[in-house]
Amino acid sequence: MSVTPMTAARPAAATNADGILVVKEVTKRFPTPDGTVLAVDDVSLSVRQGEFLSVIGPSGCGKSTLFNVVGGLLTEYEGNVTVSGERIKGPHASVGMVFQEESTFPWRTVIENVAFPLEIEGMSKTQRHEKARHFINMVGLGGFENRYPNELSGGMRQRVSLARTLASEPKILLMDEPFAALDEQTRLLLGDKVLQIQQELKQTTMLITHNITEAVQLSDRIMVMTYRPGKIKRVVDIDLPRPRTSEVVGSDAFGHYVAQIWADLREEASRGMSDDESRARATGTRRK
Ligand SMILES: Nc1ncnc2c1ncn2[C@@H]1O[C@H](COP(=O)(O)OP(=O)(O)OP(=O)(O)O)[C@@H](O)[C@H]1O
Repeated sequence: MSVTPMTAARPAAATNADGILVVKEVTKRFPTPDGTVLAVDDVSLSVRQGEFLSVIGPSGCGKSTLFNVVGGLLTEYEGNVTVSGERIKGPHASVGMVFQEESTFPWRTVIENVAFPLEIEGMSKTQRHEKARHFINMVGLGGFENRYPNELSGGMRQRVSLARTLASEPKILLMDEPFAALDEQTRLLLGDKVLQIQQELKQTTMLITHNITEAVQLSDRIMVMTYRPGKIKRVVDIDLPRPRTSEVVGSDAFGHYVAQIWADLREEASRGMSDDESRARATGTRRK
């Protein structure tokens, strides 16, 4: 397949004047018995309307902390997060979240799961089921409306969660490693589904991941974070043509992006690993 040439990675900045989601100078510290942990350090980024931005970084770099701040689950932080100019001070209808962990309601059928946010809004049963069916079809689960989550595979259950979040029509779709528990093939194929949905809805999305393939497959831009404290190390524009499918994974340009991002991540992940080893040694010494 033909691909446009790669653009150079830009150094640590991910802001645009025209962002719908704007994260400005966000710092998050956690007090612990061993002192304060600086989890996220002065991170600024903005996501344009319809853009797919991924945040990638090694374990412990503060990705989930950033996810929780943007989603309004952590409210004590320095800096500012706004969606369409409105400050995020807690869980907010404009930000729809999809989590790594299973989050379907086991006692509700697929359609009742997906229609749940619409039920909370007070929509009539006929209307909410009609709308839920639309999103169920969009994630490729047409025909499974009356099944219960325990009758579905893990990948299907994650699609139910995605449909439920999309049904509430959030301005920002925020996903934290939604396919981390799935095998690589299912993950790539679900990536295709996400690409199709992105094409159809032009949904503004921020994905938190540590999977390079997934990030390159799906994103318009990737923000690479440093190992503790989590700062922006680099921002890479992914100039692969859209509409995309998982076939893009076999292209030369894809391989170049993966290599480029791995070079950055490797450095950070190695720092993380040495840090873990020295902490384990220190703990071992104290125990002797
Ligand atoms: N509630 C908390 N109290 C104290 N420290 C915390 C808390 N939450 C996170 N941290 C610390 O902040 C740092 C960043 O954690 P975070 O979970 O955001 O990283 P992550 O990049 O999502 O890691 P992973 O990929 O392993 O989930 C880590 O050092 C973690 O131990």
